[in-house]
Amino acid sequence: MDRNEYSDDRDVIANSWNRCIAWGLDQDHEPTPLCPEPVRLEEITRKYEELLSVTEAEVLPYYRNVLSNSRCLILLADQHATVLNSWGDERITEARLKPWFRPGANWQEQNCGTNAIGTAIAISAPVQIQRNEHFLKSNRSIIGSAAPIFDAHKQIAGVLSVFSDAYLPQAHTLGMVRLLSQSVENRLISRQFGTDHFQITLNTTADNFDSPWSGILVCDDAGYVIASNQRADQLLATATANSRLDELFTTHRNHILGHPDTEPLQLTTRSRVRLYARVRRPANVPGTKPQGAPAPLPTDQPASQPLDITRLEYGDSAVKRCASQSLKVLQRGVPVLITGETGVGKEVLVKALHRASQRRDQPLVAVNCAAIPPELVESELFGYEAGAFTGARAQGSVGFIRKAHKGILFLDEIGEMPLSAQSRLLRVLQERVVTPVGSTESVPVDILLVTATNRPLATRIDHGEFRADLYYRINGLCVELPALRHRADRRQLIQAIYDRHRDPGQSDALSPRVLSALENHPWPGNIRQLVNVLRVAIAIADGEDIQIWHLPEDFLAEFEASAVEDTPEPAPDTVDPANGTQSADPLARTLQVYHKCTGNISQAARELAISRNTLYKRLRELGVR
Ligand SMILES: Nc1ncnc2c1ncn2[C@@H]1O[C@H](COP(=O)(O)OP(=O)(O)OP(=O)(O)O)[C@@H](O)[C@H]1O
Repeated sequence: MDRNEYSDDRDVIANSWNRCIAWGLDQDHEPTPLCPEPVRLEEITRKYEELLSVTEAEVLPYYRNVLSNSRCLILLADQHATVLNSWGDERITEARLKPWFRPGANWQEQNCGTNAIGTAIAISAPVQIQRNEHFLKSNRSIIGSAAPIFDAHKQIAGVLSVFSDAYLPQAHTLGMVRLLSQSVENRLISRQFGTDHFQITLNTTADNFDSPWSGILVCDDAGYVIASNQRADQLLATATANSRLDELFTTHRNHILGHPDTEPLQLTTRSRVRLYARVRRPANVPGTKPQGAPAPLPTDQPASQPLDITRLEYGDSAVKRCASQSLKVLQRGVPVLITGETGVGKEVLVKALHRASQRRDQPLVAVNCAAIPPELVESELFGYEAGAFTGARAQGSVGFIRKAHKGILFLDEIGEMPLSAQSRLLRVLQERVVTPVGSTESVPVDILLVTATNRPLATRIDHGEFRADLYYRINGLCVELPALRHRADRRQLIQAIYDRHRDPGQSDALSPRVLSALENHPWPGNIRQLVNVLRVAIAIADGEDIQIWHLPEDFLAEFEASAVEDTPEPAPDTVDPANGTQSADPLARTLQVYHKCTGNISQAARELAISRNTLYKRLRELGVR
């Protein structure tokens, strides 16, 4: 069996049972979990420190966001099936089985028969084992899904598994555990090789590189693949290890390794499959080529990279103009002030500007002025001398402005900066020196400044809360990012964000009805709210394609509020066109109108002059939905 594909082939179970019989296991056998001595456990934990920390970083956010309402236990085991750690809800197991879900327990097939962890290791592939498929009777109350985590050399580094009660859809659980183990695998590879080697991320589209299902090739500077993930082998339909890039793609290796990391590169494999690649240079030698790296391609590129707006906009001319003008003036040292409602993507724009600027290899220091207590703003921004004030750290602090030296300083919510700090900032901008709190000495700084605000600064100036002279200093160029509801490309943006977050099994396009509801929403929280709504809907849909009723209630309510405001009251003498009468019973009338509108919720709600929420409730009562 191809180890990259999980199999629901029941041969997997039959073969495992045959192995158990060959080992002389008895179905009535009740093994002990074989907990190692505490010392040994400590050793194991130390040995697998990286695997443990990477897994925790990948698993815990997922657990909190998606699984916290489901009863399930996530286990990480080493390549010998010994549990290293577990997260989740122990209540899913019977008391007698609890020790099996704790660090130190061993799930090898030889010890406890057919089971998710042991069998996934035995067959080197993801597997799900249902209750009665367990060889030992004592395990037949368990349902487990497990997927091996492979290291960069395709050896098993560990196994992730999810044990759940019967209420979690099991196909979903297996998909989820595959996704998590793939994410851990990718992160391990990046950690191990990312600093010293080229990393090429491959996918079938140019906007999905961060997906765990991207292929990863780690290359040396001569273009040899020294490590890769399983997905890379799948996408390229070959074992990639030790191949040279020229053997894998029709493009010369120097062109691939010399490609700017801000732009996707289209590649064709030797088997004529078209893929997109993102090429990351070794992090250890920022912006320069490592020793022996391929000769740079002849290029007339300026020192700055082309602005990567592939993720900023999908055809909105206002956003495009904002981004390109900001980059031009920033490169010449002119401060940029970005305005726009909350959540429109001001910080995202700043990150793109930094990546595109000549200072991309220097720090981007982002400070949210509203998030720092007013009394600490000065010391946090300008730094302080050792012992400058009670509670200060003994060694002093350089402060955010000096941390941004040679790079870009982004002051978000600048309007919230206290007046005293405003005067100090003005001096930094005029004299290009910083004087730390408690010091008399000034330190020269070289920063490009970008500021942002979601509230008009003019009002604050009128109220004496913001210095007019500072306003003119920071406002070299003022650009406004449009609200989501005014963006011409919102349909494409919604689709792109959905695509980035969707479950692997979900259709890659939203249905026209859902898309239209999202497109017509007023979005007071802009893109931030859109991302949240989509993530909630994806979680609620639980692997199915998103339908209107998967959208969160508050979204529907907000949508309603705006829809009903715009809707004229229906004429009181409205009659049912089907039979010329209007039913007095609200439920019956709901049904009449719903059928008349051939199930179009928006139209029916408008006609009934009720909110879509109320319409859904009535339809549920009627058993229609
Ligand atoms: N073009 C985009 N594509 C995908 N996601 C985006 C885009 N722009 C913004 N986002 C997402 O929207 C959220 C808000 O973005 P961001 O923090 O940049 O907004 P902001 O305008 O700085 O907000 P605030 O004014 O509240 O600080 C983030 O989660 C970000 O990832």
